[in-house]
Amino acid sequence: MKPLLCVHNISKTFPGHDRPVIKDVTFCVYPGEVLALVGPSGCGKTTTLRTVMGFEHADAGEVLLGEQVLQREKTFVGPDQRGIGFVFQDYALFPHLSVLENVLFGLRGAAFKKRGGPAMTRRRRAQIAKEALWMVGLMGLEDRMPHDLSGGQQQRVALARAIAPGARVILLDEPFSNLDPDLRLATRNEVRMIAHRAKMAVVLVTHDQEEALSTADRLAVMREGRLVQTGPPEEVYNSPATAFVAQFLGRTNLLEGDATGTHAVTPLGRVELEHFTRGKVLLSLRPEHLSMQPAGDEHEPGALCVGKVVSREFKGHDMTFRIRLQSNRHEVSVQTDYATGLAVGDRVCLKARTPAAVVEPDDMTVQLTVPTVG
Ligand SMILES: Nc1ncnc2c1ncn2[C@@H]1O[C@H](COP(=O)(O)OP(=O)(O)OP(=O)(O)O)[C@@H](O)[C@H]1O
Repeated sequence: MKPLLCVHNISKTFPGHDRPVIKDVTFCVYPGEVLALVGPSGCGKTTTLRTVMGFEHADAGEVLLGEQVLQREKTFVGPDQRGIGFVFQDYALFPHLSVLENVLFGLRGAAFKKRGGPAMTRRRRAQIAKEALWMVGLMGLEDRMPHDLSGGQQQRVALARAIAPGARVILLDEPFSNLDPDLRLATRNEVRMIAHRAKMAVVLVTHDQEEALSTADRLAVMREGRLVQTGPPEEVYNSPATAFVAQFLGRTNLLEGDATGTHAVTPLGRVELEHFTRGKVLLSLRPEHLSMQPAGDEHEPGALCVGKVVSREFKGHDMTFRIRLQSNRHEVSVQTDYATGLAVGDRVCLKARTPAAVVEPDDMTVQLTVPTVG
C-alpha cells in the first residue's frame, strides 16, 4: 500500500533559537491509518503538524502528499493549496452559522475551488457538505446552531468541515482535550472509525499516552524534537526502545541487570529477556508483568521472596503495590487484578511473568526510576 503522506527528515529552528525545535523527523501515514504523534509538552508535536500543514516552513527535509511534493528545497505549497484538512484544539466553528453553513464554509477554500472548479453550484456544495456530515454521524443536525450541540458534536462538525473539500489526510492537534472523559472516549473512537471507513490518513497529536495507545494504529513517540520510536501501540508499549519511551507510556520498573544471553540477573532474580544480549543492561518490566504471592505460601518456581509491601493503592479494577526489595533496597511497582489480601509490611515473592524489554538507558530517567531508598 502506498502512503498518503510522507515527511522526510524535516527540521526547524525558530529565529533567535540556537537549537532546532524539530530535527530529522521522518514518518509516513497510510490510507485508513491513525498515526498518533505523542510526547511531552514542548517536544515539537505541534510544530511538526504545522510544518506538514504549511503553516511553518521547514528549514530542511521534504513533505509529500502521495506523489505531490508539498515542500522540498525551493518548492513550497501554501497551506490552502495542500489539500490537507486540519482540526485544532479550539475547533473554532462560526457561532452565527448553522452546522451546514459551517461545513459549506470549508468548501469555499482556494484549494477546493481549484479542484472543484468555479462551476460548482451551491446545490452541489450542499450535497458534498451533507455527505461529510453523514460521514461523521451528524445527518439531521444540519440546521442546528453550534451552541445547540455538545462539545463532541461540535468537534465532529469541525471534522466534517475538514474532510468536506475531499482531503484524504487530516491533521488533528489535541482535538479531544476540551471534551469531558466520556465524550472524549466516544469521539476518539468515532474519529478512528471514520478514518478506517473513509480510508483517510490521520495524524493525531496528543500528549495523553492513554489516548494515543487506544486510538492510534501506530504511535510515533517524540522527545526533544526527534522521533524516538515508531510502531504499533502494543509493540511500543511492550518493547520500548528507550527508558524514556518505557516511562512515557505508562508506569514501568527499570532494573539494571547482567545479561547472559536469553536471561539477565537482576534485583528480581533471573529474568528472561526479549532479545538475546550480553553484558550490563537496563530492563523495563511493567507493573502488570510481575506476579506476586505472600512469602510463606507455596509460590511460583523461580519467584524471589525478597520483597516487602511498603504501600498499596486500590484502583477499583486493580491494585498497585510498591514493594521494597531487601537485597538492594530498590522499590518496584506491581499491579494485580486479583485480590491478594496483602497489607503494608507483608513479605512477598515476585516473579516476572513476561520476558523483560532491554531499553537504551537515559541518564535522567534512570536516576528517577531506579531509586535507592535510604
Ligand atoms: N513560533 C515559535 N517561535 C519560537 N518558538 C516556538 C514557536 N512555536 C513553538 N516554539 C517552541 O518550540 C517548542 C516546541 O513547541 P510545540 O508547540 O511544537 O511543542 P508540543 O510538543 O506541541 O507542545 P504541547 O504539547 O505543549 O503543545 C517549544 O519550546 C515552543 O516554545
